[in-house]
Amino acid sequence: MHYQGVTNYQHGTEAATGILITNLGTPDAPTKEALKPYLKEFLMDPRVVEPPPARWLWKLILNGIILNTRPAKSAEAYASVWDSEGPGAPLLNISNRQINAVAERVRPHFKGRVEFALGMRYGNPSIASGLKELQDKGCQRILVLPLYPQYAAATTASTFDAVSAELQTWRWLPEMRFVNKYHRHPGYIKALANSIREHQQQHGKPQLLVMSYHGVPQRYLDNGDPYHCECHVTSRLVAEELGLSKDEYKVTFQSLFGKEEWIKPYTDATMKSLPEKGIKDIQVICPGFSADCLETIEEIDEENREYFIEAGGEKFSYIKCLNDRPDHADALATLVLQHTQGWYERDQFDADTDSKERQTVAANAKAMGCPF
Ligand SMILES: C=CC1=C(C)c2cc3[nH]c(cc4nc(cc5[nH]c(cc1n2)c(C)c5CCC(=O)O)C(CCC(=O)O)=C4C)c(C)c3C=C
Ligand SMILES: [Fe+2]
Ligand SMILES: [Fe+2]
Repeated sequence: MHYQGVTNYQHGTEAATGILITNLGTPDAPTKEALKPYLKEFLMDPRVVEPPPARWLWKLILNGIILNTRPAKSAEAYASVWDSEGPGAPLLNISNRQINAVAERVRPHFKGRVEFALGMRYGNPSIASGLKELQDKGCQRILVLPLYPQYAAATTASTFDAVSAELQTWRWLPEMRFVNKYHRHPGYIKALANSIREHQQQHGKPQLLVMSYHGVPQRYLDNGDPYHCECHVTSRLVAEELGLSKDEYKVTFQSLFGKEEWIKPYTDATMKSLPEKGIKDIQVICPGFSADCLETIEEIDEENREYFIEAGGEKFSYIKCLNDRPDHADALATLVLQHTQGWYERDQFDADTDSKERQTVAANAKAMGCPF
């Protein structure tokens, strides 16, 4: 193994802090050619499709069936949302705006240098490229913030896997921190409640507020994944913040994949059954998605809207994700500052960042036989 070292290092350079903001990722283009490698990377991740009894069988099914049919279907869905949030994939555009908004808020609190990078778990820019970008900028401390408010092995742990896989190739490891979840963070809950209140000032109050989260297989919950409970905690806290009673909101799970049972109730089945129960005016929010993407814009606002209306529903409105709302950026900036405690105020005391000490080290380095 040849470990990658920091060969462009220069003594005397200030050590910076890096913030790697990550999300799931998106294909490079809304075409079946671009969808194939993206879906392959996604569906070969053992955290996403946890090994069924035989892995060779999954490979066969994936390469032989799924990757020959799904790319074209998914590409069509992506094409319908492409450019809806600026030129390109919505998730990528919004992620870039989120990073700028968070950086603007975090920077003034840092005495030393702080750098930001984006890393997508699948597709580009990758987590490896984001980490390298921070390393190139001299970051000796890195905080990883996956924009998944609720922890799931399929998302959060998979991000950790990708980070550690990259770091296993590095010689000089940075000091690392990792945000595990923020499903009950007061800033996040308040931003969700604000966005619902603002929506209702414009559109009125519905009979029911549906909070739809991405699902996971029931098997993962049975095996001890906390995701399901954290979705319910977020929903309860948002309802408390809004003063909603239990029958004024409902938690559902969307985006099923494959044939096995996923956590329930399903969003699509709920949409099809609400009207016959007399509930014909609903609002839907997706609190588990920090940015609008295919699964919200196309699946909720298009597909599930249609299910609801076709079943006799009268009023359906979709409440956008928190995206780059100022209160969301405030919440994420607070989260970053909470998780970088001892880092942002520390340059006064740290030999690596104290400017006088750095000059002394740089002046002595050559004499001591250091190539840097
Ligand atoms: C927010 C949390 C998410 C969890 C938990 C999650 C689990 C999960 N997802 C799949 C399969 C697919 N998901 C796809 C898209 C997608 N998933 C999330 C988030 C979570 N997934 C997002 C934000 C997106 C949208 C990305 C975008 O580009 O906009 C897709 C690809 C799209 C498609 O072809 O339909 C698949 C496939 C599984 C199997 C899983 C849990 C085990
Ligand atoms: Fe997903
Ligand atoms: Fe639970």
